[in-house]
Amino acid sequence: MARQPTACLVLADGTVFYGQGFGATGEVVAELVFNTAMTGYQEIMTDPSYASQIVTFTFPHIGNTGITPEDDEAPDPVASGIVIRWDPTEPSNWRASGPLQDWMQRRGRVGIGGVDTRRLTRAIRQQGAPHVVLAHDPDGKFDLEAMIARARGWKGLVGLDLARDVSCRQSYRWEEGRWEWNAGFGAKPEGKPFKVVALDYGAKRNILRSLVSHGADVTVMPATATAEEVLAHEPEGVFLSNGPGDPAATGEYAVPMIQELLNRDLPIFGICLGHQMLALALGAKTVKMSHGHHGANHPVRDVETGKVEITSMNHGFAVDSQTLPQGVIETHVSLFDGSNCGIRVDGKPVFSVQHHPEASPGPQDSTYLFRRFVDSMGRQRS
Ligand SMILES: NC(=O)CC[C@H](N)C(=O)O
Repeated sequence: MARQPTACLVLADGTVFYGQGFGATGEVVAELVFNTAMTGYQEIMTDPSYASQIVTFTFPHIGNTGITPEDDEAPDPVASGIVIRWDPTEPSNWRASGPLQDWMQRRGRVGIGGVDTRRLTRAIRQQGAPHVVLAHDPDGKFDLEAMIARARGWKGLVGLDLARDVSCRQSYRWEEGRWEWNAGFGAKPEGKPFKVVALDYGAKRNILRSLVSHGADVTVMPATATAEEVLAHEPEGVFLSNGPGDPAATGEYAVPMIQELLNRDLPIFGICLGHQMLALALGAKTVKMSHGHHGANHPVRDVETGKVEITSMNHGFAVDSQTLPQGVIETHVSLFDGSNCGIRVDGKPVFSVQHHPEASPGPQDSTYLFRRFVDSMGRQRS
């Protein structure tokens, strides 16, 4: 006998998907995206870049590795909710401390299982990431008209500044990450670690860990830190983190701050939102993509070496390569759609990428970018 639905997902065009609720009860409005990664649902849900988004996992077995506190990319899940094919799979992993659904319930995140995620993914591809409302009610009572109206009334991510909200409130020193861990990727830098200020627009922990493991001494600073405050730390390099929302909405604080830093001869490295904001600071423009890139198998070509790297991706905005000013060179492109995936400033130690060299989850083909950042600080030091 069919089970009575206890959750429902309503798209702004009026399409309704019923299923079984898990995690917290209640209702959320968000942008709906799909992620094709086969592992790493916990890292994805705790990636602060997913604020105000609900993630549909195309991989059907979600829950099989349970929840492992060490795998959090931020203290709490940030994605507003998740959509999965089946009920959450029972955890079977020696590292797990408990099941996915208990954690989601404790942390106030809504889930729906039993959804035809192939059909839903096709709808996302056709419509572009839709605005949706997801509701979980154990009594199965849903006011569909009100839900559709709420989805239609939501303004969406364009123009929305979320980086400030998810950023740390105060500066702190990041301690985790072993220098030796990465020995296979290159020689340990000589001398003491490089002083790096990492601006936190919603930074994933594995980025901070990767910086440390490549030889950086990392001070994390809030998104609204001024150039003066950053320079007061006498950094040898500045890192611009990933983060949620529209990069153009950070035009009041992050973009002008980065422009001030660009007047110095300071190595700068940006990832994802950091990449987009650096491009804006250099005079380029960003655009909203149709359904974005979210997965752990996205091929990217390094334009300068011709090498292809398989990357982890999570973005819904992109740098418009047509708008890159003179002196800013496109270094990487997506082999899925040709969109921009990297830039560097000619003659300056300043570069950034759209994809995620820290993986978590995903392949580690792009780890060399951390080395590149450290090497540029090494050249500056000598
Ligand atoms: N992972 C990120 O940093 C995402 C950047 C930006 N919020 C986007 O969706 O494109």
